[in-house]
Amino acid sequence: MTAALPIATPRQTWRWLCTQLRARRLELAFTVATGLGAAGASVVPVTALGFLVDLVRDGAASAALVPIGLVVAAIALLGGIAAGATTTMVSRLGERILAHLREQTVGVALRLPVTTLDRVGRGDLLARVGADVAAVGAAAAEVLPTVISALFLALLSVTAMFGLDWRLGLAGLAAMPAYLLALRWYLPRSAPIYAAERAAVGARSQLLMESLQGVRTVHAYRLEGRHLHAIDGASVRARDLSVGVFALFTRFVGRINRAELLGLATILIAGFWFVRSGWVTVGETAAAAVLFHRLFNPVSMILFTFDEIQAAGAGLARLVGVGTLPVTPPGVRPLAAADLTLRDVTFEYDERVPVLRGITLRVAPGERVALVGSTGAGKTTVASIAAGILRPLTGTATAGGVPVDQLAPGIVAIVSQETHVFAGPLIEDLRLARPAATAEAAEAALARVGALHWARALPDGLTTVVGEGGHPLTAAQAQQLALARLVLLDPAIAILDEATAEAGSAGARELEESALAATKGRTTLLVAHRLTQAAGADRVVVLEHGAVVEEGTHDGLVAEGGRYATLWSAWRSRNQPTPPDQGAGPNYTGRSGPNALSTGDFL
Ligand SMILES: Nc1ncnc2c1ncn2[C@@H]1O[C@H](COP(=O)(O)OP(=O)(O)OP(=O)(O)O)[C@@H](O)[C@H]1O
Repeated sequence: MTAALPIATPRQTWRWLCTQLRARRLELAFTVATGLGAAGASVVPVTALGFLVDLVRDGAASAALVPIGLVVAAIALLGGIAAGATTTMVSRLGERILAHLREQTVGVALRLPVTTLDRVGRGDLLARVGADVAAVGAAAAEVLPTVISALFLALLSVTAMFGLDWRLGLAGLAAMPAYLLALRWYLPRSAPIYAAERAAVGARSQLLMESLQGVRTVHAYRLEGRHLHAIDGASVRARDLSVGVFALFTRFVGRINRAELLGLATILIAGFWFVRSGWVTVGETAAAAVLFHRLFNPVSMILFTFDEIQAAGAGLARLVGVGTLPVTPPGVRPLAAADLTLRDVTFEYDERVPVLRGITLRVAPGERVALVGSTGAGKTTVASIAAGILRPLTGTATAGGVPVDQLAPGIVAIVSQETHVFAGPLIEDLRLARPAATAEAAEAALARVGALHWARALPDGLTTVVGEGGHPLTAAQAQQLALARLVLLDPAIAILDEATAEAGSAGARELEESALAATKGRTTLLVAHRLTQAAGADRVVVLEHGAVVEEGTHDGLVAEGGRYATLWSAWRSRNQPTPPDQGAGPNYTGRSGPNALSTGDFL
């Protein structure tokens, strides 16, 4: 069961937006100035029109009209330039703020503790940095410039109407209640339906993601039908909500049209009466009517883009919401001594289901300790806590007395079961561990783990593009690549939780040698998936049901005849020498795992 990612409240979203605008106040002031200039320039011709009507009505010579025409043309030209500048400025401002938001969201996502990510689900997060950023981006690039220009135009048009005559201004405002009523009807209905639509899209992404990630399991258990049914259901919900949004919007348009009719009719009827009473001229009334008619476009623009603004607002709240999640601050403390100690560590993924119960273990500097135990005993959890990826519920995980999650990067590194091959040249994949590493250093690291021969044999050698869409690597090769990264990073403490079983028996033996070479001289905690790994370690710790049940050297524990001795004899009888296989394992193009987000370096 996953909890939802938080959504920022309107107040939090506004505060965030205001902070962003304050940080760019010069740009904002310039944008407002050009916007007002453009709106003013487009109001002038209309008021000049009223003046022309009165001049013609009073029988002025046609030569008297020419200077007015020239002034109007010049102002229109300036207005055009100002309008273009405003559009560019607004969209640039919007894009910059959005770029900042995207970086902030991805930054937070990458620093989220693994447990948080597991809890909230990756699909929703992807929907936020994908669909929501797209919705906010479209609003910033297209809707926002239009709306800002429309707002300025509406403001200056109303001011100009009052400037012609306050009674005409008031007549124009008669439509205001109708507009407000339309908005009052629309907004409370649209906000939840837009939020529900975005949530439905997020839920559909989550389902698609889960089905694609677990595609092997889906095939294995023939769950295709059930998954398709669930995805169908989520798609239908998203579609129905989209149709509902459209139906609501159509009804809203009808209400806006009524408000426009009411406003124009009021100006014309009241204007007729005002002219007869001698309060205003025909020209002024004509100008007021044209000004009001010209408001149709900007007001409609503002109201009709409300849906997009609301969608963008909902998206913005979802993106800002990600920023409210607590992230793991990067550690900075140096290492005093390379010993690794877990003291009285307890842990649970789900409340009330204890996974680790008071684990205490110490790995001395340079010592190699193997963790063994049956499936689900808690080995990977111990390794993750030792690497600082998971935080103990109670108890401590320290290295040289410093909590492991407070150590500077590069001191503790973990090679996990789910090594990721990032798309790109193989050498760049290696350099993730040490970006400044020379080609020679990278080759030396590959040689140390016994991977140089196959890396050189790739179509383009070390520059071969590997990972998603690139040259496929076997599981064993991906693991060796991770071990070579470990060598390149050169951490004092190494945690190994590799999936040697995936590599076939010969491949597994080769990987064991690679791991031995990579961890030589380092304090090493090794999750032994094959007991030969334990046999080669300095010490063995046996874990069962989240507790340490035995501890000692391989020979000592075998001689004791306890739990480890039973595991060892069972392992021996299952793993009599077999003819060497190719050790190729399944094709491996990289799986995403929790390894993107860690305190200890994940290799
Ligand atoms: N992300 C998770 N969410 C909930 N429960 C989990 C999670 N990861 C592991 N567990 C549970 O915690 C317990 C210990 O798991 P862990 O992976 O640490 O065991 P393990 O000894 O490494 O097993 P294996 O040898 O199969 O890898 C298991 O019962 C497992 O189902």
